[in-house]
Amino acid sequence: MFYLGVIADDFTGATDIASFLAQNGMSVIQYNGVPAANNLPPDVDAVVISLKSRSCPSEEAVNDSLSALRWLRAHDCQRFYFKYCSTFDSTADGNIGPVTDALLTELGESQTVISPALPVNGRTVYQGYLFVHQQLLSESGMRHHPVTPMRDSQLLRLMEQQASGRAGLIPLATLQQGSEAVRQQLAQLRQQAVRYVVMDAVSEDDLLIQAAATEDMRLLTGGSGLGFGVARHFAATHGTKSDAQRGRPVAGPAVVISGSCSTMTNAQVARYKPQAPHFALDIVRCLQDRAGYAAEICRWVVEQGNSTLAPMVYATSDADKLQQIQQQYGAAESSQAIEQLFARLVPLLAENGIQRFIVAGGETSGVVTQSLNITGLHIGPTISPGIPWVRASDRPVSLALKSGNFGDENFFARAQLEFMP
Ligand SMILES: Nc1ncnc2c1ncn2[C@@H]1O[C@H](COP(=O)(O)OP(=O)(O)OP(=O)(O)O)[C@@H](O)[C@H]1O
Ligand SMILES: O=C(O)[C@@H](O)C(=O)CO
Repeated sequence: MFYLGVIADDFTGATDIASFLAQNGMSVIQYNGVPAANNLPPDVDAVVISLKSRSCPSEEAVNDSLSALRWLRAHDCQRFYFKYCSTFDSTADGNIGPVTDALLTELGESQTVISPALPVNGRTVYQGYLFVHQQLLSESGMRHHPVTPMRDSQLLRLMEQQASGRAGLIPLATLQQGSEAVRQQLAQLRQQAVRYVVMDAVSEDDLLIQAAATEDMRLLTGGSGLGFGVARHFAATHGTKSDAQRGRPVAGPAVVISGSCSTMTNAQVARYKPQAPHFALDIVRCLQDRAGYAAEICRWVVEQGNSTLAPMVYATSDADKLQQIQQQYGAAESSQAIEQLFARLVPLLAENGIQRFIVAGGETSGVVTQSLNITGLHIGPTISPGIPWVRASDRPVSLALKSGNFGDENFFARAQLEFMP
C-alpha cells in the first residue's frame, strides 16, 4: 500500500512533481508509462506515472490516464493526483477536462480541485485567473506556444469549455481564513453540484492550506505546487524520508538537447551558446533526411568530447522564427519532424557513450526518455525548483528534464558544474 499515485500528462511535469514530493520528505519512484512490473520498491510513499497525454487526441489521453489509475488502484494506492502544467497547457479543447472527468467517474467521486499555482516559479492564481510572474497567462510567452497556445487565463471558463460539469471558485480571501473555512466552502460548492473547484493561491502558505483542507479528497488535480503542500502535510504526520542519493548524476559524457521554444529556454540557449559548442537544427534536413542528419549530428557531438561544458543540439527558436517555420512547413509537421530527429539522434548518442542528457521541453523530454527506453527513474538532487537530476533505475544514465519555462538563465551550465558526478 502507498499514499499517493500521480498521473502526470508529460515527462517534465512528472519529474517536476516527483522532485517536490521527494524534496519535502516522501520516498518517490517514477515510471515512464504504466509500469509493466508489479514489484514496487519497499517503503514507497508516492508513485509518479508519466504519460505523454498533454496534446494527443483526448480519447487516447483518457484511456492512458485510466490505465494508469487502474494500475495504481491495483497496487493499493490511497489517493490520486492528476498533474498537469502550471501554465494549464491545453487550450479550450484540451485534455485536462476530459481526463479529470474520466478519473472522477472511475473513482465514483463528484468533486475535485483545480490548482495549477506554483508560486516559487511565478505561477499564481487570483480570482480564478492564472498569472505567469506579473502577466496574465494569455499575455505571457505562453500565447505563442507551438502546440498549446494559451489565449485565455480564466481557469473556470477553460475548465467548463473542456469538461462536462460546473466550475466554482475558492478565492484567496477564503484561503487566508484557513483550512476549515476552505473545507466549509468546498462542502457548499458540492451542494451546488460544482464539480471542479478552482483554488486561488499566491504563496506556499496558501498551498499548505489547500493541502490540509483537501486531505479527505481522493482525487486532486494541479501543478506541482499543491504536490509540495501534500508532501509537507504528509511528512508532518508520517515523518520524512530521503533517498536523493540514488538519483545523483552518473559520471560520463553529457549533451544538451533543447526542443523548447519558450521564452526562458530561448534565454538559456542564448546564454549557453558562448559557453559551449552548439548545433542549430535545420528544419529542412529534419523534414527530408532524418537518418543521415541524425548520424551527422551524432558525429559532431562525439567530436566535441574535449569541451568543458557539454555540446548543445537545439531546435529552439524565437516567436518570429517559429511563426515563419510553422507558416512555411506546417505547425504539426515541423514539430513532429524535430521530435523524430531527436528520437533518432538520442539512441545513437547513447550508443556512442553519452550518459547524461540535459533536455529542455516537456514533449522533447518525452521523446528523449522514450527513445532511450527508460522505464523507471530515481529522483536525485534538485537543480532548480521542479527540475531534479534523475537516474535510470536499470542503467548508468542520468537525465535533467527541464520544463520549457523553468530554471534560471544559466541552467544548462549550472546543471553540470554544480552537480559534478
Ligand atoms: N524551430 C521549431 N519549429 C517548429 N517546431 C519546433 C521548433 N522547435 C521546437 N519545436 C517543437 O515545439 C514543441 C515544443 O514542446 P516542448 O514540450 O518540448 O517544449 P515546451 O512546450 O516549451 O516545454 P513544456 O511543455 O515543458 O512547457 C516540440 O514539439 C518541438 O519539436
Ligand atoms: O507544471 C509545470 O509547469 C511543468 O511541470 C510542466 O508540466 C511543463 O511541461
